[in-house]
Amino acid sequence: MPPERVRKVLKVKNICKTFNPGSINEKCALNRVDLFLEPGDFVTIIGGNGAGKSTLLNIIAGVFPVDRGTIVLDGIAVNNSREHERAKFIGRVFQDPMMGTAASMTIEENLAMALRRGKSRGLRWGITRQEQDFFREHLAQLELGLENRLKAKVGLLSGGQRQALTLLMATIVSPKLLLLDEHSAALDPKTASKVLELTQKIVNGHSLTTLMVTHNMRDALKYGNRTIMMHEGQIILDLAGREKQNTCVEDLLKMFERASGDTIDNDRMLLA
Ligand SMILES: Nc1ncnc2c1ncn2[C@@H]1O[C@H](COP(=O)(O)OP(=O)(O)OP(=O)(O)O)[C@@H](O)[C@H]1O
Repeated sequence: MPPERVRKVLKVKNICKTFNPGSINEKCALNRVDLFLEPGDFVTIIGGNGAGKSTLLNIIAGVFPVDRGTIVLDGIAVNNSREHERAKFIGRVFQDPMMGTAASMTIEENLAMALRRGKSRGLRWGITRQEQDFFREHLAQLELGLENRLKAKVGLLSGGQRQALTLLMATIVSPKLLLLDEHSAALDPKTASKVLELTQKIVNGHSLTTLMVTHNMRDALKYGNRTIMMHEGQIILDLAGREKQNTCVEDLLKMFERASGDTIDNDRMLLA
């Protein structure tokens, strides 16, 4: 199939977003950004502080309206749909392990909420035996022993366990698009790498179309089939397939300097 005929899960076209326009704090966070994702694309996003990475995810999720441009999700223009409407189709995991789960609820209640996202049947109907078996099966894949702790309050879990659970909740009903915003950045290195391995297993296992922001260049190259680099609100590099596989961190740094005319002033981005 010629490339232009391949169905796109996400089409972000000519997007502009300026915060606080006309004020002293005016900031152009996204400047004519185009991004097209095919089904199953796992795209890592890298860039220095303030490059526009989170803003890109936020405008896709509907947190802020855009000033210009269009966002089409699975063939449907979503510019005018609100964040909660888009949440029926978009799974999100944030940096903070405290977000995305309800601490005072049990593991099974959190998963039941995720399973019923966008449906009218709430928790008041209780959780069936069948659902519990389904949850145990999915939790076992995390290899954290959580399948034996369905009745444990989520507030008792460690940051890594909580982030793994959030990941499971975001994907238990396959979303059309999964957005991961530095979801392993707040964890210790060993736990972070476990969460990233899990991410890869879940994303590949369900062929989920995914955008993952990371500050770690090595992780950006290791995971996914495509890496984009942002700088001052624009996508300045887009590596895919063999080109990505053959790129190392040093190459990426040189590419960044060539494309941006800038040097990297961000230590976190160099973490590898
Ligand atoms: N809600 C907001 N109101 C005002 N300015 C904002 C808002 N969100 C982001 N910005 C600004 O837009 C620019 C891009 O921010 P963004 O958070 O997208 O960058 P980022 O690439 O995710 O950076 P970081 O890696 O530091 O998280 C920054 O200058 C930021 O201060």
